[in-house]
Amino acid sequence: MAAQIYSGEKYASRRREISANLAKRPEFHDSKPLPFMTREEKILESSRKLTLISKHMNEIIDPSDKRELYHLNCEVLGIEGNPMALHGDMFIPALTAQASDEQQEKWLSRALRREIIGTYAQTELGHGTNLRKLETIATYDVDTQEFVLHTPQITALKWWPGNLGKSSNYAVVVALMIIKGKNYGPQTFMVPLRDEKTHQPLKGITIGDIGPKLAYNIVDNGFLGFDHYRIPRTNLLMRHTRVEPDGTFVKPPHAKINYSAMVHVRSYMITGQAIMLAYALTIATRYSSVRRQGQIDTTQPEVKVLEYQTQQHRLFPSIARAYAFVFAGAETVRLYERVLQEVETGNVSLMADLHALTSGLKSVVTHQTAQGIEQARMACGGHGYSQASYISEIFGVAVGGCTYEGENLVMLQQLARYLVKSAGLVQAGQSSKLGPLVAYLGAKSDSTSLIDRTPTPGFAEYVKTFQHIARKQTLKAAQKLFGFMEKGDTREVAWNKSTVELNRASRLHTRLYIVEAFVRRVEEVADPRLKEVLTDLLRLHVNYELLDVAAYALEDGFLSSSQLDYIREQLYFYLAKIRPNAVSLVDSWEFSDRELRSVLGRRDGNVYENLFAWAKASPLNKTDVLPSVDKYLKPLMESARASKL
Ligand SMILES: CCCCCCCCCCCCCCC/C=C/C(=O)SCCNC(=O)CCNC(=O)[C@H](O)C(C)(C)COP(=O)(O)OP(=O)(O)OC[C@H]1O[C@@H](n2cnc3c(N)ncnc32)[C@H](O)[C@@H]1OP(=O)(O)O
Ligand SMILES: Cc1cc2nc3c(=O)[nH]c(=O)nc-3n(C[C@H](O)[C@H](O)[C@H](O)COP(=O)(O)OP(=O)(O)OC[C@H]3O[C@@H](n4cnc5c(N)ncnc54)[C@H](O)[C@@H]3O)c2cc1C
Repeated sequence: MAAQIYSGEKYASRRREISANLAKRPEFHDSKPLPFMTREEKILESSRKLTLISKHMNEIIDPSDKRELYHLNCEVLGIEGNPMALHGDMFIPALTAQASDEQQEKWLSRALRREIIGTYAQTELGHGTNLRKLETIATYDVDTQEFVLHTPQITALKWWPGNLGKSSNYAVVVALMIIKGKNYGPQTFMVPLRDEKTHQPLKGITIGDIGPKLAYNIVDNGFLGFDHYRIPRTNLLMRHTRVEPDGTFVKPPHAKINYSAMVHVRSYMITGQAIMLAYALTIATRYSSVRRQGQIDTTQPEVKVLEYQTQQHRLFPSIARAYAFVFAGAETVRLYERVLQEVETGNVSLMADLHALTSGLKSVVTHQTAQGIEQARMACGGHGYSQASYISEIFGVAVGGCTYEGENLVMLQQLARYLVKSAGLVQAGQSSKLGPLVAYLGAKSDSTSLIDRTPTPGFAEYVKTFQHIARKQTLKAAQKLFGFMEKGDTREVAWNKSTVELNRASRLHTRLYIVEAFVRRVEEVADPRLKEVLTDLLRLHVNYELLDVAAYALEDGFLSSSQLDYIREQLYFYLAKIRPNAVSLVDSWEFSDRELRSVLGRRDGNVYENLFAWAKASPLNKTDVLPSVDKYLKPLMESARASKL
């Protein structure tokens, strides 16, 4: 099953080898539990391990393999980030996609060797979503052939970029490019921030950390201001865009080609989110198979809480989602790598499809992942609330994904733009022009669903029902938009009046895509035993997801209430059928205890012994009487007692 999750036996067994290798190297392990460390201690500890990784990487992984590097980072550094997180996640991808060969020779090779540390500085105090209104400016000075970076007011300060505050000495900075008074929109520049020897900020640079956050606190998200800071013309990233010495601007083959680092993260983060969801579910499912509380049959002993239907309903649909997301994530990574190659040859035709797909997936997957992790926390009762479970940290890190790389409700609208265009083609009788991702919009719907009406063993009837719902909502929302426009609203005003409905269409389209990705993967499985278990999980998934959106199919009679009853019964049937495999389904992700960092979710299942040992190790228990008691509480009690006398 691990080979299914990790897209092949080769990587699944490499993961095992890497974990086994690390198990024998205590210097790579956390020196104490992360929840007991201050932020400063965590950063120090992470830097120590990062240095070890850099030194010994070649002995443990093939450094050219992104997945092996990712696994090494998960095991050793963990999810709370590290001082070079953005270096790998965005700085290198930005240089790879946007720097010219000559620039790559100069900077990418140094970045890959870790001679320099970089980040991606785009968001500002006043603007994150609306990139066209960023306020940092890069004005071209023809005489000196330099760009002058400047922060004209406080809202123009770069704010949020990861590892900008303290760790990075370079950044790919996004700024509005002004040449001879003309604004050429957001462009990307390679900018030195700190002296390479002393690490002191360079003259004209104001820089620092933005302070503690909900989670992800090993990362020094930072602020950055420029005071008429000069960089050479050749620091504009020039793979696709160019500015000649005389200030002539050479347009790229696609207007949004500079957004590639964001598309990179959106493509990869689907897998990252699936893994964090699977972390939380591994912890909660294992714990639920140890925790005994209450009886189902009063003549029998107390049961494991995993026997309760409510507990299964709380956890198993999310287990199915984690599988669905990892399968969909593998597809987005493949598409991203393909688009990257095609763009190299000048073919930008798939950029819009990739942008639409990843915008929708990013939004739906992060939202459902956060929901699933929070349910996993509650499924652990009181112990879920303890940082010993580590689920609160996993939640805090994962939920950041709802905001970064484009706020979810904004990114759903990006997909909606694509859907509306497609609906326009359908309306104009040009369905043959629809791309493969939206071809279903042009198909004719049956009048009713055949779920429970025809003995089809596969998933075709479910897929058709999801297609019907997504098609209906897309065409309806587009019609609403067109209707407002026909009545005289500008497109922008009409758009704003229709966005709740448009975003609903985007979600339904994306949920259909996720179901289809799951079906595609299960159909490929050859081993009959694995196929059976995955088919059960997929059955659970389609029934749960369909119930969740059933209102759309009930309102036009596509599904009847008796069909809904059938779907519910199927759901309950598959909850019970999956129960014996539940622990194996989470164990199949093969997370080591080091990687999970959860006292509650350890493989040995010795929950109570482990919790007690953890509590005893708490720094507060080093002494029996705390200084705060000596200083305040004892005098308080003493004076209360004295006043009573
Ligand atoms: C290896 C194995 C496992 C790996 C696991 C990996 C784990 C993952 C790592 C996790 C990393 C965690 C670190 C995260 C750090 C976070 C970083 C950041 O947050 S960086 C900052 C991100 N910021 C944003 O995302 C800002 C969001 N805003 C935008 O993207 C844009 O402003 C906008 C797209 C919302 C709007 O842009 P605008 O220029 O105004 O365009 P329009 O809306 O007018 O659209 C015009 C037109 O362009 C199309 N478009 C837009 N973007 C793109 C694109 N990227 N590609 C292609 N086309 C694009 C848009 O659809 C419109 O098309 P049209 O045909 O006109 O409809
Ligand atoms: C953990 C974390 C890491 C980050 N790392 C980086 C980094 O490395 N580099 C970097 O540059 N940035 C980074 N960011 C910033 C991040 O990319 C932005 O915060 C994000 O893109 C959202 O933008 P915003 O903050 O401007 O939100 P806003 O746009 O101000 O959103 C506020 C609200 O307004 C709504 N809204 C905004 N515009 C519209 C619209 N057009 N239509 C409808 N509703 C709208 C949103 O839906 C939301 O509800 C990070 C953020 C976080 C949380």
